[in-house]
Amino acid sequence: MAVIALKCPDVEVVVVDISAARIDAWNSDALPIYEPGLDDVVRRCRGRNLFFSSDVERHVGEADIVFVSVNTPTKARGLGAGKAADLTYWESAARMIAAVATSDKVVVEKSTVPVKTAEAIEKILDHNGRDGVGFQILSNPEFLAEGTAIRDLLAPDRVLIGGRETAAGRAAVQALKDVYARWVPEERILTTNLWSAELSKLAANAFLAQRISSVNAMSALCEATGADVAEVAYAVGKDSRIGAKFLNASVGFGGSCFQKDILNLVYICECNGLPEVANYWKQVIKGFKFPAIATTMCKDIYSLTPFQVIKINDYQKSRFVNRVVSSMFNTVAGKKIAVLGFAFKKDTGDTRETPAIDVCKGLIGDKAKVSIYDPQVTEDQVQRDLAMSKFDWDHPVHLQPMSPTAIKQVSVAWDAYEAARDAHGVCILTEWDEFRSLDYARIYGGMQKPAFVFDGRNVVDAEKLREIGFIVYSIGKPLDAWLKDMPAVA
Ligand SMILES: NC(=O)C1=CN([C@@H]2O[C@H](COP(=O)(O)OP(=O)(O)OC[C@H]3O[C@@H](n4cnc5c(N)ncnc54)[C@H](O)[C@@H]3O)[C@@H](O)[C@H]2O)C=CC1
Ligand SMILES: O=C(O)[C@H]1O[C@H](OP(=O)(O)OP(=O)(O)OC[C@H]2O[C@@H](n3ccc(=O)[nH]c3=O)[C@H](O)[C@@H]2O)[C@H](O)[C@@H](O)[C@@H]1O
Repeated sequence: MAVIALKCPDVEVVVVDISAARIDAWNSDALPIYEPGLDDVVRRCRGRNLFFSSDVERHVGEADIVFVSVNTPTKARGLGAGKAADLTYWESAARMIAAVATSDKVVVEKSTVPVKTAEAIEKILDHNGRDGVGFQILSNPEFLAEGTAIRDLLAPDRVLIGGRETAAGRAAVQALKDVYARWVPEERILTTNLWSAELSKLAANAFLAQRISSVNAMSALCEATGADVAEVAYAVGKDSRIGAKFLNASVGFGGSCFQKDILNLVYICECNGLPEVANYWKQVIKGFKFPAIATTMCKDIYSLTPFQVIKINDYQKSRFVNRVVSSMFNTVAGKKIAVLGFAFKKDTGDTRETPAIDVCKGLIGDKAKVSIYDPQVTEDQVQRDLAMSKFDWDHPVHLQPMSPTAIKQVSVAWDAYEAARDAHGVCILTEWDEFRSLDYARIYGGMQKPAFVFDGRNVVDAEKLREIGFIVYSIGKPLDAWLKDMPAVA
């Protein structure tokens, strides 16, 4: 919305939220999220044509176009629990729009929603709206990634707008297209029917997550064979049909969207009587059955039972924890482990579904003392994340469970050096640029020996660190002799 305000000075944009605390933060100098370039855009537009308010009804009532970007969590209970999208917030937003609208409105689905949601929303609007007030619903899914949001919004690969194939539907699509056309080249603005637009968003996230799970699955095989996953990914990505982007092996993907959107896709497939399609997508996150032909080899390497169901993304995280524990003589009890990076990726303070949560829980489960440093994540956030139940995070802040009791085995440090002091091992879980250029000799000097670095993001120069004296584990890279004899059994 801030970028629309920046690019369309004649359009008045008002952002409303039921969380008054969030609106207060948007109106302050400390914005509620960290995103490179966002402060500048907000500073330039706020008070000019960009406003933040908790008077939801008034501003929705006055608007011509309403973008609905509320959260769409995974249902925690009831029908479809653990898979289906919970449309509670969407439904209440739609009911509120119907109640306050006194003039025709274009309602834009900006949240990621299950395909066919527009049909349900139309029904709510049409059955609850005032006589004579018309609604057009559009699907305009968002493709930005956190950490690069402003860049992605200023120069998107594409903008996608789906609408009804009627005269009124086409007019609404054109009205929204005119907004984006102020800065996005015409050929990048795609218009489709409603269902294609809704489904394309889930499909795009499923394809992206699948790339990471594929390269992460390869990383395990690289470690077992002496291949280097970076070399494999480079060679594979050079094929222009495959492409080079999004092939970085990691400790696992995190973030608020991939998991929930694929679970949602799986549920939609099941509801449409397509269990084979559901199972196909499940493998990216949920279950992965090793094909019979590969079982013997996998069994030898990882002692897997044939057809054992493995969650590929979860597998990657537990594989990492197991590496840490098995390298340290099979126990981390009472040992200090430094965790560098807690956010789900660099350049964001967002920790939703970050792989660091599962890795830290795994280490704590083995009784390690964990000292965490992340340049953008507070101690309060770390403690909340480690104590929260699955899916609770994806609800408005003021509706989340109250602050839990702090986990004593976890502390938060001011910088990487403090986190690593007296530690037995350092785990790098987010690819923050500053972790590439730390003074590792200084870190080594202050650590217990043997000193380990477990690089979950492949950001350090492993050879240089080995010269200093570290034992280094890098995802999907040829293993140190020390690690070779200690396979990480998931
Ligand atoms: N975070 C991201 O980078 C992307 C998110 N999305 C999608 O956008 C949607 C929102 O995601 P986030 O912004 O990350 O979630 P969020 O949880 O940070 O923000 C949602 C906001 O909606 C507010 N809200 C809930 N119900 C409301 C109502 N009835 N009226 C007014 N405000 C209400 C909440 O208080 C909260 O501040 C999700 O569907 C997500 O899948 C899509 C692409 C990128
Ligand atoms: O629907 C959404 O919310 C968004 O989800 C993702 O964006 P985001 O989750 O913000 O960030 P990504 O850059 O996709 O990273 C997701 C996770 O995958 C990991 N990742 C990414 C790329 C890679 O090569 N390897 C890898 O492990 C990241 O570290 C991170 O943990 C998509 O990239 C966006 O297009 C989409 O709009």
